[in-house]
Amino acid sequence: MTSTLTISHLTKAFGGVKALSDVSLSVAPGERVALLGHNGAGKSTLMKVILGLIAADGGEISVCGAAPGNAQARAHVAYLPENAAFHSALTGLEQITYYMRLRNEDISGALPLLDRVGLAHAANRRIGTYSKGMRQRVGLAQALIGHPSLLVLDEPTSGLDPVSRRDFYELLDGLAADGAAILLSSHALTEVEARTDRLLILSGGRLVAKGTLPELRREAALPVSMQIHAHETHEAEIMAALPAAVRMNNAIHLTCGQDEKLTTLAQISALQGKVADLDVIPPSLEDIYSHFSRRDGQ
Ligand SMILES: Nc1ncnc2c1ncn2[C@@H]1O[C@H](COP(=O)(O)OP(=O)(O)OP(=O)(O)O)[C@@H](O)[C@H]1O
Repeated sequence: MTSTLTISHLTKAFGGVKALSDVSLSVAPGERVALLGHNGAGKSTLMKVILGLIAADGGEISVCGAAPGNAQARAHVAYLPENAAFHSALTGLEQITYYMRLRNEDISGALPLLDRVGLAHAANRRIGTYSKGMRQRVGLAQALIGHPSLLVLDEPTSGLDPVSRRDFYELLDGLAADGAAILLSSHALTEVEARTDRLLILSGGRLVAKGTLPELRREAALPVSMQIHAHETHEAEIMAALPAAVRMNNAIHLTCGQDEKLTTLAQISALQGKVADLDVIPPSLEDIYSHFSRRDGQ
C-alpha cells in the first residue's frame, strides 16, 4: 500500500544542534503511529518539517504524494498543536464555522463536526467557558475539517482526564478505520501501547527504534520476570530448585533472559503440586522505551 507519509534520511540542525539525524519512516493509510521521545528528542521539529513550517537540511519527504507545505500537501494534512488556542469570546460553533469558511468548506457541516467530537451540546457556548478537554475537542474538530488523509497530533491527550482520553482515542480509531494516517506524539506510554499500531522512538534526533510493540520487545530482548506463589509448606523446596530465585513481598521472584524463558518454565512445571500460582511478567513499554533511549546515551 502506498504510504501517506514517507520520510527518507531526513536531517535538520539548528546551529550546532542536530535536531534530526538521518530519520527515515513511513505511515500508511489507516495506521496509527506513536512518536515517542524525551524532551528535546526532535518530535516537534519532525512535525514542523512534515507540516512544511520549517525546511529540512537534507533528505526526502513526501506528504500525500506532495512536498511538505505545498498546496496539495496542506489540503490533505491536519495538525493539532499541544496547546491549541482559540478565541475565548467565540462559541465553538462560530470558531469552527470561521475555520470552515477559511477552507472554503460548506459551513452547514460545522454542527455535525462538533457533534462528531462530542461538543454539540456546547456548540453555542463561548470557548472561554470550555474545559481543557472541550478545547482539545474543538482542536480536533478544526483538524478534521476537509477530511484530512494525514493527522499530525502533538501530545493530543496531555491534560485530559481518563474518560476524555478514551473518547479521544475512540474517535481516532474511527478516523483510522476510514483510512486516515495518524502520527501522534506522546509521553503517555501505557496509553499509546494500547491505542496505536506502531511505535517510533526518537532519541537525540535519531530514530532509535521503530516497530510494533512485540517487535520492539523481541529486539530489546529484555529479561522476563516471573512471580511464583508457593503452596504453604513448599517454599523452601522451590527456592532450592530455582537457585536464581529471591523471596520478596510474600512471593518468589525470578528473572531470566528471553532465551531461557521456556527452560525456566519447564523447571517451574516440574515443581507441580508445590506451586500455587505463577505470573509471567513481560517487560513493560517503559522498560523497552528506557532500553532504546539509554542505548543512545540519553
Ligand atoms: N528554533 C530552534 N532554534 C534552536 N534550537 C532549536 C529550535 N527548535 C528546536 N531546537 C532544538 O532542537 C532539539 C529538538 O527539539 P524539539 O522541540 O524538536 O524536541 P521535542 O522532542 O519536541 O521536545 P518536547 O518533548 O520537549 O516538546 C532540541 O535540542 C531543541 O533545543
